[in-house]
Amino acid sequence: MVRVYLHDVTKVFSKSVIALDHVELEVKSGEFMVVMGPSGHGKTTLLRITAGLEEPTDGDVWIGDKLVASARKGVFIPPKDRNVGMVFQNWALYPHMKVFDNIAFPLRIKNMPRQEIEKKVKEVAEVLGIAETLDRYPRQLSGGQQQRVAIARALVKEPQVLLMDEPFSNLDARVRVMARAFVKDIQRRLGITTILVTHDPADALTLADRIAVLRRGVVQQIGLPSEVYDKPFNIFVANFIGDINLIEGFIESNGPGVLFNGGDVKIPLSEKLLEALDERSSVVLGIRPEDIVLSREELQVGDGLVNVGRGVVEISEFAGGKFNVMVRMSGIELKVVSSSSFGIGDQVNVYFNMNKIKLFNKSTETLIYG
Ligand SMILES: Nc1ncnc2c1ncn2[C@@H]1O[C@H](COP(=O)(O)OP(=O)(O)OP(=O)(O)O)[C@@H](O)[C@H]1O
Repeated sequence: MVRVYLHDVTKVFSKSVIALDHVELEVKSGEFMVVMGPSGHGKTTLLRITAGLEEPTDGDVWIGDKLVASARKGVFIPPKDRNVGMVFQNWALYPHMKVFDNIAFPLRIKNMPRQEIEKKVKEVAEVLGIAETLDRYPRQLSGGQQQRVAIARALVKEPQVLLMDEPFSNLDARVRVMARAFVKDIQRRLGITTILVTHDPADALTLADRIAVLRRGVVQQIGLPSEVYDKPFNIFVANFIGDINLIEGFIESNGPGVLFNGGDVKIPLSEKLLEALDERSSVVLGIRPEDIVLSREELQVGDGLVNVGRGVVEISEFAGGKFNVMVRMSGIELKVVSSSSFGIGDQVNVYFNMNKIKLFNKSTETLIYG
């Protein structure tokens, strides 16, 4: 297997559209990299540049030890010579061709002998569990099966790199979960270097060895899923990778803590943390819904739990095994994921898990603690 390396890659479509801005991304050999970001922030462009469907305006693209694109050096290796398989967002199956012919298509282009094509198509169909569908047309398959055909077509020429553009977006929620598990399993078994792009944090958190987050063509952070979730580089990443409550406040060192809402709510901070912060500096505190505990009674605190005040339950929805609760505390609305249910109007104690809070600098929005 090979590594993929995008070095200082920029793609300018027009003066106002810089799709990729000095992107530095190394995908290690055999690694599953998930690139995530909102719609229109450069994900597809990154894949197309890697595949050779688009030329970078600047920077270099390496696949293994081969330089496949470099604007400055005038290098551009076309897609067919890059040994890359691509699964498109809409799967792009040929409706008038049977599954066998859809999968065989890339091999026919290569003029591979008929018998060899048959052997390879059957092999890959077996691996992907669609051997019994080879004689059908795409419209006669379920969404999950169609997706497997698209993956089979990308894998049949035994590429060194697999690129997937939002491969689950056409699947309903239940099939999606299975399709994710399937893709992860295939990627592990084949050990193929993979880049998958998505706007769905669940794809990223469940599939990725590492995640890269793009914002307006700029890489914000590259890290393990747990790093990106627990130590997001900035507010954008924190918000994009999962639900988070963000509360503006300022630091108070006299009886140290973070004051919110003009001082109505005070969250005590350790001395050690305060040393790193400027007195009265403005911060944004981030806490994920699962890191807040609500209780009608007083709890024995410990394990980093701190009582930050009392609140009133405004919404409590059953969400299968847990409850999504909205609580109002001195004018601050907090989203909470709770294991117990509450009634609307219930008065509750609100506890924050201080081991999980994040503090961001209000003006730069970057993480200062967490
Ligand atoms: N061929 C093109 N010509 C001009 N602008 C383009 C072209 N392709 C993409 N863009 C623009 O480049 C930016 C990045 O687009 P890109 O398709 O890479 O985003 P994306 O993150 O994949 O979005 P989505 O999730 O909606 O597919 C967008 O502003 C888009 O409109």
